[in-house]
Amino acid sequence: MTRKHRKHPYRKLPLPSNAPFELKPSSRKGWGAFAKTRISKGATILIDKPLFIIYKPSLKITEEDVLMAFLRLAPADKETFLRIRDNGSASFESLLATMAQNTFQVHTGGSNLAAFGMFVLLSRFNHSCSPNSTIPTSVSESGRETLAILAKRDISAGEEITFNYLPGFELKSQHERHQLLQFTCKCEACHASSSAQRASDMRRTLVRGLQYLSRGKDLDEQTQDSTLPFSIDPELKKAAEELRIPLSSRFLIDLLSMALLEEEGLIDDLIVKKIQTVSGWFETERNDRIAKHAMAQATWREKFCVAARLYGREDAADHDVAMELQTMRDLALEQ
Ligand SMILES: C[S@@+](CC[C@H](N)C(=O)[O-])C[C@H]1O[C@@H](n2cnc3c(N)ncnc32)[C@H](O)[C@@H]1O
Repeated sequence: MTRKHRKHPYRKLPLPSNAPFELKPSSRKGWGAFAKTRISKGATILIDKPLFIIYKPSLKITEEDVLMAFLRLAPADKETFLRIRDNGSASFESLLATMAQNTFQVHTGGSNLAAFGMFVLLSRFNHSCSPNSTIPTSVSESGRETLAILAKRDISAGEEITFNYLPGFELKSQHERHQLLQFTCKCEACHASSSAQRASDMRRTLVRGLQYLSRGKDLDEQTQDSTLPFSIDPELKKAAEELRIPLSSRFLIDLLSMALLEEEGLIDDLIVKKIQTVSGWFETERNDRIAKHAMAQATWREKFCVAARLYGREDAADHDVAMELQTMRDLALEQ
């Protein structure tokens, strides 16, 4: 560690006493947060409160709004704010730029008011397209303005801790992701050789297509017109959009997605729970047995290979499952 790094203002940022991470320079990404010890999957990494909140849509926040919020801070919080650097290097050129780079949307007291909090510690974590931590979410016990991140998988001591800055964009290609991020991502997933990168883009595009079949809509929650990023038979596309894909196909589609997502390091508990639920829907006894046997396998690829025996098989629950999914979709649309 150089003298410059030892004296860096981030060294004085107040970390929680039990923080399982430290702040350090991160190769080609300014500074970042690194695990000090092994962090188990599901463990809380950080619960962070905002220094201040500005109750406005982000595009309407002005330099003066940030100045007023800054002036109202206690002296120690003012010092903390002034320690933040633009990607670990120089001071930000304006208060507004500091706000823009260190803010997260928060939900306040059941109101629909747009509100943005200035989170000094959460904003020290870098982005990854294969993150090992969850995106920051409200912690209800300690107030909805408080955000927390948890380990998505076991994290080794020394490993950089990252989350996804733009939720829901993992299934886009590297080019699309970089355009949305507005910086050239240097995460491990994007740093791979060009052939590995092409394979990764292909897997992510394939999962996006498979998810379209399973959910009947794309990442933006819309049905696609003819400009699909993957080729789908029009009849099949219509069946997907009407949620009429038979249960055995639905199960195989989800398992294949999981096998591909596993390769990309993108499995999370939510999708695991979803497929566990789907596996319990079979009513035809033989199908149910195959689904259970598939789910008992160790890897998602093995689960898919066993479940392949369900290919083309009808199930007694097909009609009811389609009805139930359509009702759930209609209820969600009404809200
Ligand atoms: C909120 S800051 C993250 C912490 C920052 N690295 C620091 O030193 O304070 C966001 C900025 O970090 C950099 N950054 C974050 N993730 C990155 C990544 N995966 N690749 C390259 N730069 C990244 C970008 O410059 C981005 O605008």
